Amino acid sequence: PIKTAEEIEKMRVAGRLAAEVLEMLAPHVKPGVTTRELDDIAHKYMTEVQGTTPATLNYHGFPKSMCTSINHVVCHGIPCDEDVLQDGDIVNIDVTVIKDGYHGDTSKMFLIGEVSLEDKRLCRVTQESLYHAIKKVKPGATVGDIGTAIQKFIKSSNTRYSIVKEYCGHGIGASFHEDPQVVHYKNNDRTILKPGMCFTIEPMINAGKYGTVLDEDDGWTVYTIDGKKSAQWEHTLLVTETGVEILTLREEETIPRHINH
Ligand SMILES: CCc1ccsc1-c1ccc(O)c(O)c1
Ligand SMILES: [Mn+2]
Ligand SMILES: [Mn+2]
Ligand SMILES: [Mn+2]
Repeated sequence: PIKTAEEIEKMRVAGRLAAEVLEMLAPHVKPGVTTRELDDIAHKYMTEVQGTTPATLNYHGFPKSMCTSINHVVCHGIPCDEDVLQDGDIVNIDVTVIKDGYHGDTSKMFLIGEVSLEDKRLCRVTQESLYHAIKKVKPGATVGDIGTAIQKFIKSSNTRYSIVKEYCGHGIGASFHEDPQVVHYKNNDRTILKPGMCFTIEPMINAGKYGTVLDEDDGWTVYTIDGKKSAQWEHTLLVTETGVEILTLREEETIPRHINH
C-alpha cells in the first residue's frame, strides 16, 4: 500500500539501520570467522545498540537473526558453527530489521580473501543487474519493467548466468512481505508504480543453469542444482514523485541515493 509521509520517515530510518548492520559487520567478515559468530555480533548490535528487532528470527520458524548464504547457497543459509568462512568464498549476508514497527531489508555480497575473477564477475554483474532495475523505478513504470530490465542486462552480459525464479522481491512496510511481488525475470506485470510505494529488488543470479534445490534436513537452505555459485544483492526502495530513493544505501556504493527522471 501507499505509505503516508510519517510512514515514509519510519521506512527511511529502518532502511538506514539495516544498511548500518551490514556496514558494522564488514570488519568481522574474514577468513576463520563462523557465520554463527557473525550472527551473534549482528544480533547484539541490532538489539543492544540499534534498538531494532531482527525480522528473520522466528519468521516462519527461521532460527537466526540474518541469512548467510555461502558460494553455491542461493539464499536462506542459516548461520552456524560449522560454516567457517575461508579464502575464496563469496557470502551473501541478508538482514531485515524492524524499527518502530517498520522494516528495512537489504543484503550484499562479501568477498573473502582472494576471490577468483569469475566469482568476482558473478558478484559484480549481479549488483549491476540490481542497479539497472533500480534505475527503472519511477511513477508510471510497472512492476514488470523491473524483472524485464534484469533479464535484459543478464542476457547482455554474454555469460551463461541464469536468474533464480523461485524467490522474488516484495512490498515492505509494517509487514516484512506485502504486495506487490517483484519477480527478477522478464514479465508482464502491469502493476503501476506510484509515489509512496516501498518494495525490495533482490536478484539471485546463478553462475550455472537455472534451478534450485531445498535442503531437506534444515528445511531452509536453498542450493543451486549444479553446485555452481550464486550471488544476490538487495535494496529496499521508495518510489518518489520524480523517481526512486534507495532506503538501504551504504556509504561504499557508487549509485546515488535519489534518482530523478
Ligand atoms: C529467513 C527469512 C525468510 C523466511 C522465509 S522467506 C525469508 C526471507 C529471507 C530474506 C529476504 O530478503 C526475504 O524477503 C525473505
Ligand atoms: Mn533480505
Ligand atoms: Mn527481501
Ligand atoms: Mn550464494
